[in-house]
Amino acid sequence: MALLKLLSSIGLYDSFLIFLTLIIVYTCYFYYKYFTRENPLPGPLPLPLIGNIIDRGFDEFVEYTDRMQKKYGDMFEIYFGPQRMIMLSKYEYMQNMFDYSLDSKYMRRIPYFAGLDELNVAGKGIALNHNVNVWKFNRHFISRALLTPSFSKYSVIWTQNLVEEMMDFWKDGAEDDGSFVTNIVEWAHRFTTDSITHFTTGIRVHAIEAHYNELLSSRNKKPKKSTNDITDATKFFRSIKTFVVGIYFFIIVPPFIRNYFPFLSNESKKHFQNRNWLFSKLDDLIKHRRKEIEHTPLNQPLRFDMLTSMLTAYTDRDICEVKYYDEEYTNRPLTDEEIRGNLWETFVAGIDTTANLFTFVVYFLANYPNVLQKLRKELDVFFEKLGDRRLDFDCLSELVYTEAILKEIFRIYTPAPYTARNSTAEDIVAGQVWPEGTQYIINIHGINNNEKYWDEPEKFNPDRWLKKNKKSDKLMPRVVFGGGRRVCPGRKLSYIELKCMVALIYHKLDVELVDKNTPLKTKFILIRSFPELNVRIKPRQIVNEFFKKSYIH
Ligand code: HEM
Repeated sequence: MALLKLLSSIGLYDSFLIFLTLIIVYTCYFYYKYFTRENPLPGPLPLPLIGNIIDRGFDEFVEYTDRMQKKYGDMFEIYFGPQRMIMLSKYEYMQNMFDYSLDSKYMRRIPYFAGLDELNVAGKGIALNHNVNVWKFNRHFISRALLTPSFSKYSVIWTQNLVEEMMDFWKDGAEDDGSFVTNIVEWAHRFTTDSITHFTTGIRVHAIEAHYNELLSSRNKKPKKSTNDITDATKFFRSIKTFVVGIYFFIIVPPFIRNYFPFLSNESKKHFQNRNWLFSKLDDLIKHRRKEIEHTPLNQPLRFDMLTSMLTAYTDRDICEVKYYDEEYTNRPLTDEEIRGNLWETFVAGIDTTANLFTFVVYFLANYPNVLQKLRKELDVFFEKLGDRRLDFDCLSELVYTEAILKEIFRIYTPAPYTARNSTAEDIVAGQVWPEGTQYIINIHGINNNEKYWDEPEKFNPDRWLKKNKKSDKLMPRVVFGGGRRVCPGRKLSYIELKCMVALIYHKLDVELVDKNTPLKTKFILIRSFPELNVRIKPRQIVNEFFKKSYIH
């Protein structure tokens, strides 16, 4: 009553009544649609407008869907705002969604979201592109840049240099006892930022070096001198992170709430400003490279990176010898806006995923000394055989146990626990007919931890990957990077980066958790990550009969 009196005294009584009526009408409409929906599935009851996003534990999304899977089974539904999502945790239910045919009914990942349009990312790039034709066009340019054998070979050489550079910074920042205490999450993300920006644009951001400078200065130490330009490195690095949060925010928060709730409308503004800054940086980069190409004499070869490949496509300077499977989509050069979309796309998809997986490796190796010991055994033999030679693509395949560890962490704790498909035609899934436009979430984490496919799925056991001919062997690699036409184009690069990082770092260094009781607690914003993981890095103490010496100093 007091509220009504107050509203009346300030002349808002009528508006309040209209607002209330609208909410009631919408609520009735929402629940009418909900209780008469086709193929009702078990799942938590959604609220109008916001769906299940304020359910207890929703923000710990992986734990939430784990609980829901236990409660409701391998197929249930949840609501993101008003959008119904069918969650599939059984491989057989989603097998045909990973179909390689171009006529597949599952070429679209998500539908059109007005929020993504507002952010000017709808219909751009590939991962969140709802427009299948535009996706086909863009995907070609990204795949041919990331999946060629020459790119894989080059990426091993370059990644090794980058790991060594990062280890040098750690060495330089070490205390008198030789140890360096730091948050490994930050370094891993800086590492993949430098790596992906280099592979996609040919230009380094120097995010690692900027972090080294900031960290040493904060510890009253003098960083070593360098000629690299690191002015905007940290801002650029943070801008990509904020951009990812912005995408998530604009997808899950409905426009009405986003625009009219004061705190949230400020959040929207922050994301618009960040997007403008990031896009202008990318536009400068594209223009600069375009000029460089124009000024490069015709008889001089152009360097191969994704940006150069996209800028020259269907021009006289086309550096790509691979022809597209469907010319209909590629008979013209890309516009700068399309190129920009493909660039931010690759940053967003390629930085956090690999970086987070590496931090999970650090966590698991610190908690499983027997696995670490076995890894070291493999690395010692491997590097002794390698001698003075550098790592190359072929020799990485000898790291069988290293790969088993990576696969097991991908299985038990993947950074990309879900992917999605939005059907473009009616289809039968799990024995029921579903209309066009049904939104599915493929619960990669759920499938990889489902006891139907795995013995003791909760057990961290890299050895399971050394046994041959198991049904699950084929299953995991397919689901962890998705499948079909929309499979992850960065999967090869990711394995290369991870193998190089694990091999080089764990051969030379001990990496311990500062707090040995750190819980395995992660956050989920599109992907899964540790907010922070503090470690003590020091030269490896060889407890081997023959080499009782410290390795690196
Ligand atoms: C730990 C490493 C990574 C994991 C676990 C991962 C996982 C995934 C998954 C599950 C998908 C969805 C696939 C599907 O729906 O079928 C995906 C898509 C994608 N990934 Fe990755 N990824 C990783 C690394 C990378 C890297 C390093 C890059 C770039 C260099 C990258 C670029 C992309 C892109 C552009 C897409 C969208 C593909 C499309 O829609 O056509 N990813 N990734």
